[in-house]
Amino acid sequence: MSPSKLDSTDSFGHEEASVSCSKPENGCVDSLSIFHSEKAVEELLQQTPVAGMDEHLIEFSEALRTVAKALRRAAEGKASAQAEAAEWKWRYELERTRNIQMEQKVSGNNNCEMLRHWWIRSSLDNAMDMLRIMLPCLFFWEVGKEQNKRIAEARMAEQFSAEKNGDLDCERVKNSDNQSMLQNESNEHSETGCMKHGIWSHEVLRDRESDSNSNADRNKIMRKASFKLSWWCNGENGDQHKHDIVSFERGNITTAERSSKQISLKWESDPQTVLILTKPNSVSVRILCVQMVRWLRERKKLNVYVEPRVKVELLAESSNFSYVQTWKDDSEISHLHMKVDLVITLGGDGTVLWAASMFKGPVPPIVPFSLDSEHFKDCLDSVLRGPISITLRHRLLCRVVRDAAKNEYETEEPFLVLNEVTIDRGISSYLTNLECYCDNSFVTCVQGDGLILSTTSGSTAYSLAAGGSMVHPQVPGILFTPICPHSLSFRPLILPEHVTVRIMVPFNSRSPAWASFDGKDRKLLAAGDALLCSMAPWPVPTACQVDSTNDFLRSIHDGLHWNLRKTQSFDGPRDRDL
Ligand SMILES: NC(=O)c1ccc[n+]([C@@H]2O[C@H](COP(=O)([O-])OP(=O)(O)OC[C@H]3O[C@@H](n4cnc5c(N)ncnc54)[C@H](O)[C@@H]3O)[C@@H](O)[C@H]2O)c1
Ligand SMILES: Nc1ncnc2c1ncn2[C@@H]1O[C@H](COP(=O)(O)OP(=O)(O)OP(=O)(O)O)[C@@H](O)[C@H]1O
Repeated sequence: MSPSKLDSTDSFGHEEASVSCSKPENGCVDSLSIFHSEKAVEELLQQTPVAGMDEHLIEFSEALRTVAKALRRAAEGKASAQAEAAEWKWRYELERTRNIQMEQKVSGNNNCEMLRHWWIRSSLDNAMDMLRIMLPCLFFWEVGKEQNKRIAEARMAEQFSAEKNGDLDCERVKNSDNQSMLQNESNEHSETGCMKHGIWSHEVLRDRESDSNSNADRNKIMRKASFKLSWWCNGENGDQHKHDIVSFERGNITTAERSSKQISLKWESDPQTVLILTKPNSVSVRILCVQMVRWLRERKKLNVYVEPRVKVELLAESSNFSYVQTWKDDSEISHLHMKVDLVITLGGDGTVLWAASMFKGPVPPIVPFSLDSEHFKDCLDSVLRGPISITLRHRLLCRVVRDAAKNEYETEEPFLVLNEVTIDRGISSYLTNLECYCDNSFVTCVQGDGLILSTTSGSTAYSLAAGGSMVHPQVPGILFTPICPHSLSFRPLILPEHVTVRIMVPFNSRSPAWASFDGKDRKLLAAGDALLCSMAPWPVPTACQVDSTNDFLRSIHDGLHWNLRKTQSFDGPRDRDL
């Protein structure tokens, strides 16, 4: 029988049996053969072998479903066991950290030391046992043996409670150990464990926890949800970038340090080379410079560097100054930080800014001298002897990114500013239109004369004049201060130190903007251009007269006459008269 094909119905259900059949060798259509073909197909469909095959297939697919179900259950068991193992591992690490901390705190006491070592070792053993128990658990869960799982859980619970008892025992040992310490502090702590001023002390919190032997208290400790604090900088999430000021102890968050403390500089070897930078065109500065160079060389036997302009001035004064060193070009300036131990500035704030701008990377300690410095010898003596208090003044790293060269990030030299970067309207009479982003979050659109991104050191300069707050120079942060904003609600902001601020001139801006860096080096920002600003890794260490706080307060009182007001007279109405 020759093969034939039966066409199906159309979309309206009308039968349209277009029949194509094989042609017999003589070329005529054989209607009888069509009939036979249909019959053959029908017969084929009714044949028992096909029905039999279907049954096999159903059986096979059911078997497959059972296998898949078993596999899924095993995978779920495994995942849950793994999660629990991770939880145990984490608890174990937490215990270990606590043990190490405890060990450090009571290292003076030998008896307790031995007990503690024993306890630490047994805790570690317990933890290892727990892990050992976890492995069979994994296996049991995988094969779905419910009974074995329950046994394993019971063993773990037993182990945990044993470990917990060990913990409390040790806490009790530690508690007795700490008794004398607490007694010493008894003047400060009241019966309820409060400090004199009602603030809980760290020790009291810990001792109260360990003191609580009642079941209720113990349960309270057990029930407290545990958590972990970790964070990182600029996309790094490795442990090495974790901040170290927040500690986690039994669910309590405590901070040890919040910003840099007063920093002290102690020379480990004697300073050899000094760079003196001076304000130009000042007679008093020139006189002071001559005296200082002579004293540093003749009395202190130091190498002295000055700017080429100053060397010319010194040589004009006397040919004896030929020992003074200088540089010929910018490439030599870039190596100065490797030669110079100390920078002395003779001038005002502008001269310190000038000094900082010479160092595009690390900056040696700067000793700023004002012009009225009669006692420079005493002062320099104590600086050269050390130790000295210094303020680490943070700088901002600013990059201009051109729209035309979006993908060439490094095309323009970055700027380091000690005070601020200002983006303003320049000579244009139109409002600036600046789109501001902080780490890719939209901040606002500045419409006004411009915007100042300032360091905290620069907070007393241009930013202050524009309405920004005065901030202690050791507070890390970026001040975001608008200049004459055309909006009554635009208040200045202070952003955290770790952010990157992006200021963009939008394409619909009527005019370009201008960026200036510490009041110098103006750069045009055309539509589409942006300025990126973040905290620089190289601060400017400046020597303090007393310490950073005293110097800051003195500078705002003396330099800016902050809150200067005639003292109210004593006579007049009093509270008791009311
Ligand atoms: N309207 C303003 O207040 C205004 C305008 C432009 C520039 N400035 C500031 O001037 C700085 C450049 O200083 P310069 O000496 O090269 O220029 P400059 O010679 O024009 O002096 C500017 C003044 O700002 C003072 N100053 C600079 N930095 C300071 C600081 N951190 N704290 C307190 N006062 C400070 C200086 O002592 C000087 O009196 C810029 O970084 C900017 O902060 C301020
Ligand atoms: N070594 C230098 N070379 C070139 N320019 C300098 C140098 N030192 C300072 N300047 C510039 O001289 C200007 C004035 O400097 P500075 O602020 O120290 O003096 P001042 O205005 O008398 O001080 P202040 O206003 O703080 O009392 C600033 O613009 C600064 O950039």
